[in-house]
Parts: sequence; C-alpha cells; structure tokens
Amino acid sequence: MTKIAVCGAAGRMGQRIIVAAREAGCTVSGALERPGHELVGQDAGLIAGCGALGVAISDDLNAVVEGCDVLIDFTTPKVSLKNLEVCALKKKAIVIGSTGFTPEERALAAELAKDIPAVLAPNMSVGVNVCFKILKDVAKTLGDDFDVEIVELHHNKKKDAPSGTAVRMGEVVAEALGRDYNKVANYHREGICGERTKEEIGMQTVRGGDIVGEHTVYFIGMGERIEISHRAMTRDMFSRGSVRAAQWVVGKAPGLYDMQDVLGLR
Ligand SMILES: NC(=O)C1=CN([C@@H]2O[C@H](COP(=O)(O)OP(=O)(O)OC[C@H]3O[C@@H](n4cnc5c(N)ncnc54)[C@H](O)[C@@H]3O)[C@@H](O)[C@H]2O)C=CC1
Ligand SMILES: O=C(O)C1=N[C@H](C(=O)O)C[C@H](O)C1
Repeated sequence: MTKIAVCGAAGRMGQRIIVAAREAGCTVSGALERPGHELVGQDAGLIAGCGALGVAISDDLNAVVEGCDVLIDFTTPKVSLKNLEVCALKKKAIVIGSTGFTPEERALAAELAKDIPAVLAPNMSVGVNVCFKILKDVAKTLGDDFDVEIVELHHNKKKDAPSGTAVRMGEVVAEALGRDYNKVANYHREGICGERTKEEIGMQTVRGGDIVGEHTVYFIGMGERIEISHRAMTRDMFSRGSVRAAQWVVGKAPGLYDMQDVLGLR
C-alpha cells in the first residue's frame, strides 16, 4: 500500500486528495499545513469529511516527509519548491499540482528533481490531458491560417492567472506551430492596441463564484472556427489523478515527469 502524505491538507484540493487516497486503498501517512494554520493538530480525515484517520494535521515538513513514500503537494510554487528540496534530501517521490510557476521556477524544479522521481502537472484530469494531445494535432493540421485564442474561467478564490492549464495549452499549440510561447502569448489588450498579429496567442481570464475550472481554445479562421473545451464539474478527477500519479511515480527513475507520462499519452 502506497504511503501518501498530503501538503495543503486543509485546502480545497488537499481535502479531496485525502478522500481519493483512501478510496484508492492507499495509506494516508501524513497531512501538512502551513505553520500557524488553525487546523494544525486536528484529524485530517475529519477535516476532509471521510471519518477519523488518526493522522493529525502537522506543520512539521521533515517528519511528515520522513514517514511517507510520496508527498502530494497542492499549495503554491514557492512552497512546492521547498517541498521538492526536502523530498530530494530524503529521497522520497513527490507529485506537485500547484500552478503559477515562472519559467525560472520550473527550471529549478527540474534541477531539484534530478535525484528523485517527481510529477509536476498543471492539470491531473484525464480529460484535460487528452485535450493537450488533441490540441497538438489540431494546431499542426490547421497551421498558421487560424488565429488562436484561449479563455479560462475559475472560481473567485484562485490566486494565479492565467491558469496553469491555459498556459500549458498555449505552450502545446505554440510548439506545434513552431512558435516561442513566451514571445507570442498575449495576456493583455487595452486601448488602441493595434490589429491582432498572426502569431500571437491571446489569453483571457475570467474569475467568479464557484466555477471549478473551464478552458476553451479557439482556432478562428475566415468563416469558420473550431472550439476545443474542457469543463470540470468537480475537483474529484484532479484528486483521483494526483493519487494515480503518486502510485505511478514511486519506484520510477529520477527525473521530472508530467501527467502525459503517468497516463501513457506521450
Ligand atoms: N494540477 C491540478 O490538477 C490542479 C491544480 N490546482 C492548483 O493547486 C493549488 C492549490 O489549490 P487549492 O487547493 O484550490 O488552494 P487552497 O488555497 O484551497 O489550498 C492550498 C492550501 O495550502 C496550504 N499551505 C500554504 N502554505 C503552506 C505550507 N507552507 N505548508 C503546507 N501547506 C501550506 C494553505 O493553507 C491551503 O490550505 C493551486 O496552485 C491551484 O491552481 C488546483 C486544482 C487542480
Ligand atoms: O486553481 C484551481 O482551482 C485550478 N487550477 C488548475 C490550473 O491553474 O490550471 C487546474 C484546474 O483548472 C483548477
């Protein structure tokens, strides 16, 4: 039985991951929260709503990592990089779902994952990962004749923008079209900003209420358009995906993987 520890245990995702780990027959060996969090000391299972587990939410990163096979971390990029560092020191696997990484932070994550197996993915759902694959084919087939725009919608508590999934969708399309995402992504249009360039990939962000997560990539041509959309109705496929990744990554060769590797979609 895989021993899973969860970081961000009292968060929206952390709670669902604890439930998913139990449903998958894994042992929840530890649960972490930030020092000073009001739920430190409480039973992680009771907080997640799946009954007492006898595992108190802790703020002791070293002790929790020591006791697990794999840490699942849904927090923030800075916290995830610290967790990756500690997992590397203790030779434990890690699954990271946090989003909002800068290119420099992603490079640092790859460096830190040289000695341990790690999965880092902006979206753990099967559906979104199949979309990544479809987007590559569609972009390659359409080529430069269609304008690409991406729109993402999320709940009003989300801290990063655009979403990690939207960024990855943009990267997949840019790569398929032979463009440099960092040069062609356009996050902002305002005022007399001029006509749209052929190369740019526009990115729009909507925030409100309790929207779990929705992404649409538009390929807009003359007289027709294709829309590839994914809508998340609950967080449960993200949490089940992260547990699947945790079971997959334990015992793998060191290196940085993503959900395409976990799902065999590469
Ligand atoms: N990869 C994926 O499939 C998905 C990724 N996400 C990402 O996961 C992250 C978390 O999302 P939510 O759960 O909605 O946020 P949240 O804010 O509900 O939960 C984050 C939790 O991390 C805790 N935390 C902060 N600092 C910590 C520290 N130093 N040690 C331990 N815990 C700490 C917070 O107290 C909070 O409880 C975000 O970056 C989000 O974009 C969310 C859903 C799916
Ligand atoms: O913060 C969220 O909620 C989500 N974040 C991920 C992202 O930024 O892509 C994935 C999902 O859409 C939910």
